[in-house]
Order: sequence, then C-alpha cells, then structure tokens
Amino acid sequence: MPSVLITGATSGFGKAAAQRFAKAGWSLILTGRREERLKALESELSQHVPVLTLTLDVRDSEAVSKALGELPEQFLPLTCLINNAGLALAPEPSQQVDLKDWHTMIDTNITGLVNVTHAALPLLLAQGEGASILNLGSVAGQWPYPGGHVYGASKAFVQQFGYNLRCDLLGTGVRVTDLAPGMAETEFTLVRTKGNQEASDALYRGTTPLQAEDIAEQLYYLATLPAHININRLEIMPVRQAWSAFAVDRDAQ
Ligand SMILES: NC(=O)C1=CN([C@@H]2O[C@H](COP(=O)(O)OP(=O)(O)OC[C@H]3O[C@@H](n4cnc5c(N)ncnc54)[C@H](OP(=O)(O)O)[C@@H]3O)[C@@H](O)[C@H]2O)C=CC1
Ligand SMILES: O=CCS(=O)(=O)O
Repeated sequence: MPSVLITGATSGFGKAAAQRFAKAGWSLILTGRREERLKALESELSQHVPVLTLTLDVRDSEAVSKALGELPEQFLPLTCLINNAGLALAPEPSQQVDLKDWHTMIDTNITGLVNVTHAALPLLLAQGEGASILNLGSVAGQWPYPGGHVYGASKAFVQQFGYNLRCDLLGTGVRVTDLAPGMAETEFTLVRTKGNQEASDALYRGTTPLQAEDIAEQLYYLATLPAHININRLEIMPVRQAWSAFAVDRDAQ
C-alpha cells in the first residue's frame, strides 16, 4: 500500500489531499499544529485506510526529525511527500509590514519545508522509483504583485529548491514537482488577514476561485503518474484570474 505524508492537513489543500489519497487507498501520515482537527480527520479516514497523525510545527526541526525518524514500519517506505504547510501574512506594502510577519513566513514556508524534506528524504529514497516530493509553491513565486514581498519570495525559494533537489536526486527515481496554484478558496486569506472573515469573503466573492479539491486532484495526479515522468512545475489558475499590466507611476495631470 503506498503512503503519503501531508504537512498542513488540518485545512485547505492538505485536508482535501488527505481525503483524495484515502479514497484511492493510500496510507496517510497527516501533520499540522491543530490536534483536534487532525483527530477529527483521523476518525473520518481511518475507517478506510491506515492513518497516523503527528501534531507538530514544521518550524521545529528537532520535532520533525524525531517524528519522521520514528515512523511505524507500516507507513514505510514513503511513496509521496506533500510539502503543503505554509502561509502568507501581511497583505500590506513592505514599508508597513511588521518584521515578525516576514520571519514567520520565512520560518514556515522555507525553513519548515526544508526541515521536513531533509527528514523525509531517506524514507523516499528507500522507495526510489515512483516516489515523489510535491511542493506547494504559488503563482506568487513567479509573478510579482503588490503585497507579495516575502510570501512570493518564499515560494520562489520553493521552486528553485525543488529544481536543485531534482539535480541531486537524478538516478534515484525520486521525482520533485513545484505545484503553483493561483487564487484558491481555503483558510489562506483568513490567515493572511489575521482572522478578517469579511476580507476573506470579499476576495472570493463574485468570482470562481479554485477549490481545495481541485488542487487535491492535481496532487493525486502528480503522485500517480507513470514512474518515468517528472512534471517540474505545474502552474494552475482559475479561468477567471489572469495577469495584470505593469504598473506605472505618473505625474498628476
Ligand atoms: N489558497 C491559495 O490561494 C494558495 C495557497 N498556496 C499554498 O498552499 C499551501 C496550503 O495553503 P491553503 O490550504 O490554501 O491554506 P490553509 O490556511 O487552509 O492551510 C494551511 C495549512 O498549513 C498548516 N500550517 C501552517 N503553518 C504551519 C506550521 N508552522 N507547522 C505546521 N503546519 C502549519 C496549517 O495547519 P495548522 O494551522 O493546524 O498548523 C494548515 O493545515 C500553503 O503553502 C500556501 O502558501 C499556494 C497557492 C495558492
Ligand atoms: O499563493 C497564493 C495565491 S496568491 O494570493 O499569491 O495569488
């Protein structure tokens, strides 16, 4: 039975991915900080597949390496790692941002992802051919926009780290993909605005954003491609989202 480790399974893409992989009979290792949510998901999905929940913060490298170093045999070797835990904060311009918010994004989206990847690599190498690392990047890692600052830069790191990993993993059979979604309706904007439900609702109102299940379907597709195929980067937007023109600063007329 193949196994998948999903970080940030308590909400959004991670939770939908857990449900999608469970439907296909995969064993699940689910992580996040909110234990009650992990336990609720475990009781839902363990009726169908083996589920192991690990309550941890990806920023804590010791906790991550201890937990992944002690995985029960039943979940090994690891077939797929989904590096999904992450967040954006501070939608305001750089010159107004609280430095702590930049640090939190760097610590979570970069250091956390690196912590988990480092601990999981031996487990994926034990699988070799057909194993996958699926990293949640973002359109923000490729395309700049106002208020994107460190969030976009952290996702650019995710993309380049994945490409570089591919170089090192050549010959091992382990694949690496940067899955880069655009606007998707999850708790992402609620977190970004520090709990402003009205701002979150307003962002998604009157349009058709991606849903968590759309991304879960892509994750499952990537994880189950024939073993000789590696999709390096997969960028996905809703049809009702596109790029904007360059901004220009003009003198008052
Ligand atoms: N929604 C969108 O528009 C897009 C999102 N993304 C990326 O997709 C990923 C998932 O986002 P999405 O599902 O939308 O957002 P959600 O806020 O719905 O989910 C984020 C998940 O990350 C977990 N998480 C956050 N910080 C930590 C931490 N320090 N340690 C462990 N887990 C953590 C949360 O769990 P908990 O709080 O329980 O720890 C939660 O399960 C993120 O990396 C995001 O940047 C990319 C492109 C578009
Ligand atoms: O990564 C999330 C999508 S966006 O807010 O940067 O467009």
